[in-house]
Amino acid sequence: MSKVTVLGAGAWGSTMAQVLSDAGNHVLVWGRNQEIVNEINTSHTNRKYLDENVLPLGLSATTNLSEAFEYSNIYVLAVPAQTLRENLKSWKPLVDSDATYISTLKGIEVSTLSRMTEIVHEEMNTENVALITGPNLATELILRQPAGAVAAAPTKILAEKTLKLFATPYYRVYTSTDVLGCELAGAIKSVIALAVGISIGMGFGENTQAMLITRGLNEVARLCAAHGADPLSAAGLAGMGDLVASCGSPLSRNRTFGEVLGRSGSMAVAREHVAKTVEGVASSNAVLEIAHRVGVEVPVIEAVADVVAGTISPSDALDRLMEITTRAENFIR
Ligand SMILES: NC(=O)c1ccc[n+]([C@@H]2O[C@H](COP(=O)([O-])OP(=O)(O)OC[C@H]3O[C@@H](n4cnc5c(N)ncnc54)[C@H](O)[C@@H]3O)[C@@H](O)[C@H]2O)c1
Ligand SMILES: O=P(O)(O)OC[C@H](O)CO
Repeated sequence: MSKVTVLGAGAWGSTMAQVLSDAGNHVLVWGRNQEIVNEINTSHTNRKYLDENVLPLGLSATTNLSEAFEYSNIYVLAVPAQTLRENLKSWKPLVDSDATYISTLKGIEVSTLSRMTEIVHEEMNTENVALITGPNLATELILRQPAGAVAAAPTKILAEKTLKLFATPYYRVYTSTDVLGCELAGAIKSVIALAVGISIGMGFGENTQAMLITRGLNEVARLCAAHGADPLSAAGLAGMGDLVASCGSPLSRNRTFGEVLGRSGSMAVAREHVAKTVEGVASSNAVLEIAHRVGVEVPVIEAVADVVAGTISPSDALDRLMEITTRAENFIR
């Protein structure tokens, strides 16, 4: 049993806090919104993000950063990817120098093309950084529906420590030392879920979705291989698992955003409809640039990045994808 601080009181921070609490840890959640923090402490709910679900009664929350960082030296990060660096900079004077950081984020920083664990390395000057990722929709996991995840860390010891922190009878956590592959897979699936959503919004069915998911998986594997990560991470929970969950579920915010975008053709309408963190929107162009840097073709990701940027319509993007000359269907090329 450990003491753990969860940083972020949105859908995922609150869900991770419940899992950690169910796993026997003492948990304090930090959030910046006083009303939400009060609600967690008094009625044990977070209605804005998690409807009427009742959180564990032992779970408490604070807006006070000093309290949050004094509480423990295990910090679970659950803020949006694009704010992580500025958050870490402002938290740095308060953190324990021996702290362990566990990222739960699925995005790429637009301004630097950094992965989330890279940002923690850079800003906090530590190697003690793990991540937990996989097919985990908050709205299902908060109901304690059975789910699996992968805890990835640079060392087996840290990956095992992360597994032990999170594992519960309903949350099966596997380990990996392929941080790069698992983290890239998590960021890319957000983009592929947008692509699938767009196709649904345009009125297409399962064949189109299956093609996008499978070719998207291929893009994950090729990007992993080109970066020296294990391409087989693409076939695990972080890759295929998360593609299945996010692309297959109307609960995915990325897929839902894509659906509205595909139907309306308007980013503004989609933003209004899904006013929560949609990592694939910010990250699509960053993932594309990462791919271009290593010379990997990623046509599905490129189509999404162009639609999000407004340089091509959803239907022209799909036409473009369908016109690409097909080749042998190798998993990694
Ligand atoms: N929701 C899920 O099902 C799920 C599952 C796995 C991973 N994730 C990942 O978790 C991360 C967070 O997503 P979420 O679902 O909790 O999003 P959310 O929109 O539900 O909540 C985001 C939280 O971050 C806070 N926030 C926004 N800007 C901030 C800032 N500048 N500084 C500090 N806090 C800020 C918000 O107030 C809110 O509490 C994302 O990277 C997402 O990919 C989400
Ligand atoms: O709602 P999404 O699209 O951010 O997906 C949530 C989780 O990442 C699914 O594993």
